[in-house]
Amino acid sequence: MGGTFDPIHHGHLVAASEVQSWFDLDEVVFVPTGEPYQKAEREVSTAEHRYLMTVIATASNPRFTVSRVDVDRDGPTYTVDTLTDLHAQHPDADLYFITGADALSNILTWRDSEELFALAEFVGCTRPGYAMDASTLDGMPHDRVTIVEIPALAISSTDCRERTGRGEPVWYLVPDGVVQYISKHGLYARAHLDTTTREESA
Ligand SMILES: Nc1ncnc2c1ncn2[C@@H]1O[C@H](COP(=O)(O)OP(=O)(O)OP(=O)(O)O)[C@@H](O)[C@H]1O
Ligand SMILES: O=C(O)c1ccc[n+]([C@@H]2O[C@H](COP(=O)([O-])O)[C@@H](O)[C@H]2O)c1
Repeated sequence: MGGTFDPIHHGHLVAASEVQSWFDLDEVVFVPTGEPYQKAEREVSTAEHRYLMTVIATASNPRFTVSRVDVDRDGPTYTVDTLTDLHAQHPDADLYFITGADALSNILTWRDSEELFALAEFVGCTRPGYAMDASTLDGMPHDRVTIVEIPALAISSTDCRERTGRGEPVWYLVPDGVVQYISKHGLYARAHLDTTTREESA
């Protein structure tokens, strides 16, 4: 499962757990992005902070691991590189790439999108606020994409950052260790101010 994970939240973890169970996967590898170029218009926490929060959030699940392939690669993060690197590390594994409905609907804009479906099967998880129907899959090879309905959790990293910036709690939206990590490192203290500034100047 690739993501910016700024911060990782229970929506990510439930999606990963459901897909692991649905396909009886041996392992779910969380891959924090190095440089999420499609989020370049906003400030993103350092890759090390996002990587460490992902490690903390996944530590208790024996089937969850975290990969540094995207964090350690220079330049913008492209999933074609992620999957190529993971394939090199696990040459005998069948790879599944887990996404939410919003990310899935953008896949045809991703670099070398025509190659992606040969490298992995894509799993699109339902997500509150993002409709997904047969037309979402237009242009994708239908035998390489599966939609999985997961328990709806209307949680986003954006909302977690903005709540923290306003001094509101994120307990139970993110794992306890991630709440403590955010507090210890003072992450997102300005997130609300940044949003307000953007809205005012729009
Ligand atoms: N609540 C959720 N339910 C299902 N899938 C989710 C949920 N939140 C995120 N995802 C999926 O997890 C992957 C990584 O998401 P990402 O790290 O960008 O989180 P986000 O909450 O969408 O972040 P942001 O609000 O900063 O854009 C994406 O494929 C996204 O669609
Ligand atoms: O390959 C691309 O061009 C591409 C463009 C945008 C997003 N992605 C990947 O999609 C995953 C979710 O990204 P995001 O930005 O929604 O956190 C993550 O693994 C990204 O690297 C990949």
